[in-house]
Amino acid sequence: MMEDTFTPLQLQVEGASLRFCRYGGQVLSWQPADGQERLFLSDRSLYQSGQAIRGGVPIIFPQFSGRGSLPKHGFARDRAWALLQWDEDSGQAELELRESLETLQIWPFAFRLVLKLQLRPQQLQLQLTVENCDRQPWSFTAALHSYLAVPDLATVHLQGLQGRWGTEQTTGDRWQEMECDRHFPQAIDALYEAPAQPLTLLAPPWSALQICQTGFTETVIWNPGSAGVSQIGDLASGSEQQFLCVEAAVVQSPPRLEPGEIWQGQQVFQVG
Ligand SMILES: O=P(O)(O)OC[C@H]1O[C@H](O)[C@H](O)[C@@H](O)[C@@H]1O
Repeated sequence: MMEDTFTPLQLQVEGASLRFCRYGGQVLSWQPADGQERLFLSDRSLYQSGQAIRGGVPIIFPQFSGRGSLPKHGFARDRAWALLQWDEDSGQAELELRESLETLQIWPFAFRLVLKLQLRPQQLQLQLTVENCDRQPWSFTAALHSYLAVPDLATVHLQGLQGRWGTEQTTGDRWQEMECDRHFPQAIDALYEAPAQPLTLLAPPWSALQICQTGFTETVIWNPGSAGVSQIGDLASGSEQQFLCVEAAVVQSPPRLEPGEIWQGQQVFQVG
């Protein structure tokens, strides 16, 4: 069979499994060894060129959200990436995206992105490397826009944000997080300074999920709420109860890379 860029490819390690595809360099599914799916993937995703896949882990580059003149969230999430390495049984894969005639038309810089996936029985590591392959410096913003599946958002708590400064992206309001146990009774689109310690997602009856990040300086917490979902064509009504996006992001101080320089950021999920 001809491999299409949407064809899911798999990694398997001691009962854990992961599916990803070359389109968007996107992880679509992650089940640690307990077999519980930990990523949300919308059943309304279109799987069409030029459209982002809704769910899993979209890669946001070179522009986060509408913070610039590019299409929302840049272009990495709706391009075909190349497969550099795929070793199904060692749990490792590497995908690459480079500039193309199309990207140069809207963002005139040569670049190389490498996404490295490492699956372990209880853990998933995602590492993004950004390299400036141009003869001039450039800056970027980026994120690993992880859609974490939850059994019911109403019972979810997120721990580890206490003391961090947050900015509500829709209003620009800033506050210092006082709660050690954050609940999500309504829509949220908040950019937090990255916590020094891991975040813990408690979503009973599933076991706790620890979330760490390095390199990325912010964590974005996003859920559109029921009114927001009704505006998003590729999310079914009610699906806002089934996920919480916890995104490792670099937004407020865009890294500037000189020719040949690289930047790296990582997000790690650990069960139990
Ligand atoms: O609908 P999308 O283009 O995928 O964006 C989904 C969301 O991504 C991020 O979390 C942003 O902070 C939100 O403002 C945005 O709505």
